[in-house]
Amino acid sequence: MGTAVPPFEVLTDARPHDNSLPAFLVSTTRGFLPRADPVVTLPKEFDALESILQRMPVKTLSGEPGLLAHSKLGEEVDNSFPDLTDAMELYKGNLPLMNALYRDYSFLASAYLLEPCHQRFLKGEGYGLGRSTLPKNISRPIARCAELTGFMPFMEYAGSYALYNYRLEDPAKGLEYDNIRLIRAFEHGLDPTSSEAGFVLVHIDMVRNSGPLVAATVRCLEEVSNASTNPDPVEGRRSFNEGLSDIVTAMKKINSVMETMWGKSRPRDYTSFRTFIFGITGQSMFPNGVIYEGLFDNKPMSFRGESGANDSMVPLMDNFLQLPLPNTPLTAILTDFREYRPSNHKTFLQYVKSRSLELDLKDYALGNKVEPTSDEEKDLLRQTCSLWIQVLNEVRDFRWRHWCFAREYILKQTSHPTATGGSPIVTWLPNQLEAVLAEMVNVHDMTKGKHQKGLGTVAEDIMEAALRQRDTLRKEVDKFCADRGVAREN
Ligand code: HEM
Repeated sequence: MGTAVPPFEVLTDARPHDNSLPAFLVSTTRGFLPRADPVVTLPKEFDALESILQRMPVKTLSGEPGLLAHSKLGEEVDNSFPDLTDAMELYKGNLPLMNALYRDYSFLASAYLLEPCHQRFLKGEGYGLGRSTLPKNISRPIARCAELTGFMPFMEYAGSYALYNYRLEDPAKGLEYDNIRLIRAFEHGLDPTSSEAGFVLVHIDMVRNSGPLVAATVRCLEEVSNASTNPDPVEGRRSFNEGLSDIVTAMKKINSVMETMWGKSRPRDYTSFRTFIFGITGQSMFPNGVIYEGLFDNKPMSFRGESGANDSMVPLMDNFLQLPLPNTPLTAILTDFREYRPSNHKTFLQYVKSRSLELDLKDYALGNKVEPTSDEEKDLLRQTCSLWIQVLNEVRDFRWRHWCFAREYILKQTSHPTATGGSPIVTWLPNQLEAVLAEMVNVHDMTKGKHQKGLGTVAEDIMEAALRQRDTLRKEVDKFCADRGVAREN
């Protein structure tokens, strides 16, 4: 007998003023964004941290060149930056503040480790080696606040670089794109019109729309959960279809915001600010890992770098849809990425995966279990199958645009073979995109024959375009593999 999946509470009130709760808890209002806008101002004990971070970016807020422009950060950290770990104990019950400290120390750690690589990159050389030891005035405090907040002691996407790194220029205007600014940056990101700012802010702008996606997913799980006891199965399916339709609408909105990346962050600029968001795992800059001075028995550590791969929206869809992924080393990387996120996001994603399987949600959706008894039920089931393909299509749309980003911002700009998160740049994104396309074909083949009139023009048009896209993708990947001498499966 399998054990029942433990329930998961998705907040309907994000409780923004409760500092005893972690900064990140999934809600139907804020989705995967932190419960409240990130803490910007640090207590006075951390003035030295605030000062070095303000003076750090290549271009500071005033427009003057900062420590990274002159390659002076390492010197200052080594000679005069204090160890503030003990001051953290004064505030450790305030978890959003601990999250802000985690963000800030992870910016300092990455800048310190990768500063030499940035200098070589500017000279047109390869990245060479990064610093291989994190001194104890950074290693101790980052490890402590990472422990208190549940993150890896290295920069992460949600807890640091992207989702905990914005402030509202005018609090009254709220989370409108033009009203958000970065709190921390490496290169030119304090200027909201820069490519570094645009890159991060578009991620935030997309996740700002994740509340309805979370709400609709939870609704669908609930509808299927009630289906077996529902005295009116027709009404149950109608309601399930409404939930699926809400998922499609939410994903369309998120994808349309993703499209704004082209205008907000220029492909040519990406490789220059991304030097600072590389990780340790799989990177030539850290062949022997990084020693966190005084910690982990002084053994070299390895963590993945910041990456949108640690965003929770697409994994939510993968888990809900029970997307089959091939058993390849590339998929193993995807699984590893799913460790790098707020604990509550991890638990929620696991919950959705287990609950979808436990409820046989896909079988219910595609009508694999019970035959419809009335024409009305048949019609609603046909709608479900079409909507299922439409949801898959939004995941395809996201991953296809993503492949286009990788092609234009990375493959055409640099020969460095590994992305910031440590995945191989040519083959990794196509591994998942191919899996989505295969599932679309599979679902279409499985369902279309069951319905006299097929699945309707929306689904048929989607399938036609998807198959064309699969051909294009294969040709492009084959070409990049041949140009770079990379095997297709790794
Ligand atoms: C210029 C824009 C972007 C570039 C160049 C880019 C680059 C990449 C790369 C290279 C990867 C591979 C993983 C790794 O880092 O090792 C990745 C994965 C990923 N990124 Fe992005 N990214 C961009 C924008 C975005 C945006 C706006 C989002 C929105 C949340 C996002 C979400 C993701 C996701 C979900 C994955 C995993 C894909 C999958 O599961 O198939 N990315 N990104």
